[in-house]
Amino acid sequence: MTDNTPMDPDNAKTVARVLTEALPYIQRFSKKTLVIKYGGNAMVDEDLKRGFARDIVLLKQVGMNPVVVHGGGPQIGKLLAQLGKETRFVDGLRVTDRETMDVVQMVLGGLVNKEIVNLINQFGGRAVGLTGKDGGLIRARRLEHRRMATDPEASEIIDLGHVGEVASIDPSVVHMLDSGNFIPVIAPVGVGEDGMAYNINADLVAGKMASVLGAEKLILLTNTPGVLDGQGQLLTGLTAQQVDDLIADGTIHGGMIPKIHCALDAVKSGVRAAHIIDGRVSHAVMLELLTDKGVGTLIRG
Ligand SMILES: Nc1ncnc2c1ncn2[C@@H]1O[C@H](COP(=O)(O)OP(=O)(O)O)[C@@H](O)[C@H]1O
Ligand SMILES: CC(=O)N[C@@H](CCC(=O)OP(=O)(O)O)C(=O)O
Repeated sequence: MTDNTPMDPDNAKTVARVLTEALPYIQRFSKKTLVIKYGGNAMVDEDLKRGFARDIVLLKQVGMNPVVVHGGGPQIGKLLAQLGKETRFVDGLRVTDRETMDVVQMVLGGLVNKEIVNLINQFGGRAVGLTGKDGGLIRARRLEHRRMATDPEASEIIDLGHVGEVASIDPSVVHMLDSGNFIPVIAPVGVGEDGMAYNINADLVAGKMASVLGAEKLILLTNTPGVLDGQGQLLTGLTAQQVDDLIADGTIHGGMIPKIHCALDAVKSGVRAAHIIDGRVSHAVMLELLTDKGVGTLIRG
């Protein structure tokens, strides 16, 4: 409904400035592919989720090609706990036995994927949910995870069960959806040569997806203001060497390790920029893309 009460002149100036500020960004990113990873930790409340969905619809409406890859780690953890099943992480990756894999598929491919699809559609977008099985989108292989010890000779390969890495991506189904003006929403489940389902960290899927699609940007929404240093201060820009040092001294750990690796791999393979931003900030995607206020940590090629 239109509000006909006159706007305070200062407020009107701010609104006009913000709207015009968006123009060069809309022009720059028009027709460009933007891979946006929506982490489970950033899906904290209903308002935030609605704000996210609305931002995605807006980007599509002004001519960009958003591709959403989502996580759902905490949501998987919640159902596993309800089922009385323990879960364990190694370097940010969930150890996934057969039963856990079933739960991963139910939560990622079902609950979380359809919730995002539904929200986007409620705001007038046309989202279609996919797992890596649909249209042969994500081919996975079993991940051989090497846990590094201080002494490199002592590093060991750890069996994480049904945890996969991306072997290849066939983006045909994503291109088809884009051309029909649909918004792809992708759950990070891949299928192996053996026909088995693999649980892939969503950051890794988002990074590879951005590379294969030749995306302009990769945006990773999480639950911190970005990458923080040892004192908790935001690091606004990072190079590959700095990342190595921060991992070696333990400043970057846990779930931030796959995130930062996928951001680095994406920029090395041609994605113009990767951003790690705070998904708990309302409309974080829109603020990052359409205003002069870059937020979070930028990793550039
Ligand atoms: N240097 C760091 N800066 C910021 N966060 C870090 C850092 N090292 C580890 N983390 C952890 O990484 C988490 C984000 O990864 P993760 O929990 O996997 O989130 P998501 O569900 O968004 O993928 C943060 O909540 C934080 O606990
Ligand atoms: C292998 C592995 O750890 N897979 C993740 C997949 C979901 C995910 O990545 O979710 P977030 O982005 O919310 O962390 C998991 O089981 O939690």
